[in-house]
Formats: sequence, structure tokens, C-alpha cells
Amino acid sequence: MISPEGTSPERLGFSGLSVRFGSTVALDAIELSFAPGEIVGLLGHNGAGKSTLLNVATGAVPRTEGSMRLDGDELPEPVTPGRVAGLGIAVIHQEPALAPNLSVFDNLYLASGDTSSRSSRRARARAALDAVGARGIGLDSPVGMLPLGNRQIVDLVRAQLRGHLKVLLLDEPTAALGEAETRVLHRLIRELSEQGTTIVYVSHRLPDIIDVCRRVVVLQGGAVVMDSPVEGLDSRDLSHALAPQVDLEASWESTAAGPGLELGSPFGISCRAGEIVGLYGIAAGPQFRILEQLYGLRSGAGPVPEATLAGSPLSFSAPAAAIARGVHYVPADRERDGLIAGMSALDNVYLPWRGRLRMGARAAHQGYAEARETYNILGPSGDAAIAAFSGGNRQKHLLARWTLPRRPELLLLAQPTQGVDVGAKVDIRRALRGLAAAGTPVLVASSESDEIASMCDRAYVVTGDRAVPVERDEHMEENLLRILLESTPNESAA
Ligand SMILES: Nc1ncnc2c1ncn2[C@@H]1O[C@H](COP(=O)(O)OP(=O)(O)OP(=O)(O)O)[C@@H](O)[C@H]1O
Repeated sequence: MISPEGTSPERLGFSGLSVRFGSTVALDAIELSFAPGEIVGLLGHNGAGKSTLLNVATGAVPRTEGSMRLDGDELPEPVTPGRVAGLGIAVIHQEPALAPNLSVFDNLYLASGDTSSRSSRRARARAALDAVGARGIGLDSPVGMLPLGNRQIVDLVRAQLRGHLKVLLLDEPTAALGEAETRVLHRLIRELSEQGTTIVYVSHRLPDIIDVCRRVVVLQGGAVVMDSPVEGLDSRDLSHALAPQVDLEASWESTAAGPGLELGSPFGISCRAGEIVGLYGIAAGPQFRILEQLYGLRSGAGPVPEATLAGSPLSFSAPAAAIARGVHYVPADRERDGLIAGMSALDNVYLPWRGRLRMGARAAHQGYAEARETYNILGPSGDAAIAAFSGGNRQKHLLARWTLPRRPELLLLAQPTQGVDVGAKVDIRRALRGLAAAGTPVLVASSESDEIASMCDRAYVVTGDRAVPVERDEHMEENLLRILLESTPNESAA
């Protein structure tokens, strides 16, 4: 990809790019150039201008000043979304813009202008889905029935079928994804980059960015304040630019009391009864594997060495044994691994317990009323299908299942507030704090530094077989980000 002069050719470029909305300067004289096949992370606080830059690139927002180039040529005026898409620039949002009632096949070719025969279009669609490893996505399935990760893949394949994908813009694509889906998306991104597609990846999840990007650009107040290869990044500067300076909650009080979970060598992690302790690491990183091993989900990997709970060894070959001991686990991918789609909200909370606790229908109804109150569950009645509730309220049901019918001896949570709205986050944190105060040790694994900093009494940054402790203070989030950056080799730069 190196030109004869020794400089990379340009795929996408902006010069003197400014966008103003009335008196708001969203972008201020931006100079940026992206090479073919580059994967660039675009970071910044809320309101920094990230979405505006993507919207300019897709033609959704007009420039106030400046120019935009594709493969060295100025984009012809007027720059409209239709034209930009035709030139090979596509955008994937957190919630893909697909027609939920139409089939996968119909969505892939909607408004494509492709007049070839239906059978040849079906063959190409099947081949394109298979090529990205999505053999499980049926062409005739209604898109609305697919989990979010698969809908994003359909959106991506739709962009690919339009012709050569020159630039792919990703706007917080993993905000509501589980770790397995994030891994699939990152693999796809790497494959597209190898085929020459330039990728601009907006995320507030720094671990996702360092997992897959080779360069990071940080925006602040509409200007570029950092532009650096991921390798050799100044972690102190970056973590400082990214972590909002928070005031410590004056009312924060740890409820730690008595012995809880201890993980001996090599990790040296502890989580006392009544404590909420965070494990922070990269997307799909070792912090999630620790939870799975503790729960007996990774029988091949064996138990976590030297794990004890209240002094007794902790080692399970299957989740049923963990549950029998009072160890409960809430997975990151609530739709795939947690909730049971066709069932009512009430059954989603109580079904696993009816047999175990010999619980009658009446007790379940009473318990469900308590769950609604504890988690402030909003939506239809408990007899309604779980699908009728919003994402945050579905997550509250899953947490209720593993915390209320029987209080756990140890609660393991993977990204418990990911992809839920701000109000639900507050409700979930409050309920979990109450559980900890009643004496349960709570271990939270996440790749979101703000999730850890918003709910944990202490944390560890987990990389490989090391865990570095981080105390709760006003620099907690910044410290999490910095320690992770300093200890993580960038996979794609290798
Ligand atoms: N359509 C619009 N009309 C008026 N102001 C806007 C509009 N779009 C964005 N802005 C303003 O422009 C600035 C940049 O916003 P932008 O959405 O690009 O930031 P961002 O970095 O994407 O933030 P976030 O992470 O919150 O999405 C903000 O001050 C925002 O309020």
C-alpha cells in the first residue's frame, strides 16, 4: 500500500472541513487523511463532533466549509447520501437501518437497482453471507427476528453487495453487542481491511478500539487533538483526554464485610462479601473467561486455580453444580444466552426456580411483584412476552432471575448495564448495591471503563494472567484506561 514516494495513498480525505449548526461549531477546520485498508478509531467526549464527521462523510450533513476527497478526487456536488453510497462509502449504526418485517434477502437488495434474476441474486446473497461466516442467517428469515449482531452483519453484507466497499464507517457498533458478537464483528472488520476497505470506527469503548484499530484520532470541541498510531500511544495523554473528570459520589460507601471470593496465583483477586469488584479488560478479554470458569462453563479450561469462596474451594464442572452452591452468572449476551425469547416475563424470572425451590404459581406471582419493585421494571404485565419489554427492562428481568428468588452466595456479572438506557443503569446499580449490602460478593467483568467506575468499590485491570488492582478515587476511570493501554499489545498491529 506504499506509493513510490514512500507515502501511503489516500482513500478518504478532509481539508479545512468545518460544520456549523447556527452558533455551534461542530467541526472546526479538520484536516484528516485515511489510507486504503486503514482501521482508524475515532474517539472523543459526547459532543466532540464524531457523529458529525461521519454524517459529512455519508452526505447526511452538508459541509459549511472545506472539502472532502475520495481516492484523490473532490466529491462531485451535490454530495447526497445516495451518491455517496454509490461511490462505495457505507455506514453501520448501532441499530441497523433495516426493514424488520422484510426477509434478509429483500433487505439485502432493497432499493439496490440490481435487475439481475432472482436466482442469481439469491446465490450472490448466500455466498456473501457465507463468506463472512454467517451460514446460520437464512435468506428468508424476517430481519426483525434476528439478534442485533446478525442484523449488523446483514447491514454490512448489504453494503458489500452494492459493489466495492471503499470506506466503512462504524458508529458505536458494539454498544449493545455481547462479547461473541463483538468478536465476530471485529473479525469482519479485519477481513475488510485486508481487502482494502478503509474503516473509521467510532466507539467510546477504548478496549474495542485498541483491539482492532491501528491508529486513533481524538476529537475535542470539533478539533483533532490527537492523531497517533496505536503502537507507541501515549497512554497517559489518551486516558486523560478520554476519561471525564468525575466528582466522587459523596455518599459512596463500601459495604465490604467478611470473607468472600479469593482467586490465588496467578491473579491474586479478592471480592469480599458485600463488595462489588470490577474486572476490566479488552473486548472479549480474559476477564470474561474468569467468570465463565468460575461458573463451570469452560470445563475444558478447568477451574480457576486456587479459587475459594468463604474459605472453601470453588471448582465446578458444569453450571448446574455452580447454581447448587449459590454461584449465579448473568452473561453479557442477554438475548442469546440469557432470556428465553418465546416466554412470558414472569416465566423468564421464575422458570429455572419453580422445580428447584418447589415454588407454586402463587409464590411466583408474589415474587414477580417484588422483582418489579426492586428493579423498577416498567412495561406490560408479567404475563406479556419478554420481547414486549424494552432492552433495559429485559435486562432487569434477567438480573432479577439470578438475584431474587434465591440470594446468591456469589454473583458473577458480565457487562450488566451494556446497551441499556441511562435510567435503567441507575435502577440496576441501585438494586445490585442493595444485594451487596445484604452480604453477596459481586464480581463484574466489563470492557467498558465507565461501567466499572460507575458501580464498583474496587477493580482490577486483567490482561493475560495478570490482574493490576485499581482503587476507587476520582481518577479511577482514567487509571483503568491507562493501565490497560500500557499492558495490552495491539493485535492488529502485530
Ligand atoms: N443537527 C444538529 N443541529 C444542531 N446541533 C447539532 C446537530 N448535530 C450535532 N449538533 C451539535 O454539534 C456538536 C457535535 O455533535 P456530534 O453529535 O457530532 O458529537 P459526538 O462526538 O458524535 O457526540 P456523541 O458521542 O454524544 O454522539 C454538539 O454540540 C451537538 O450538540
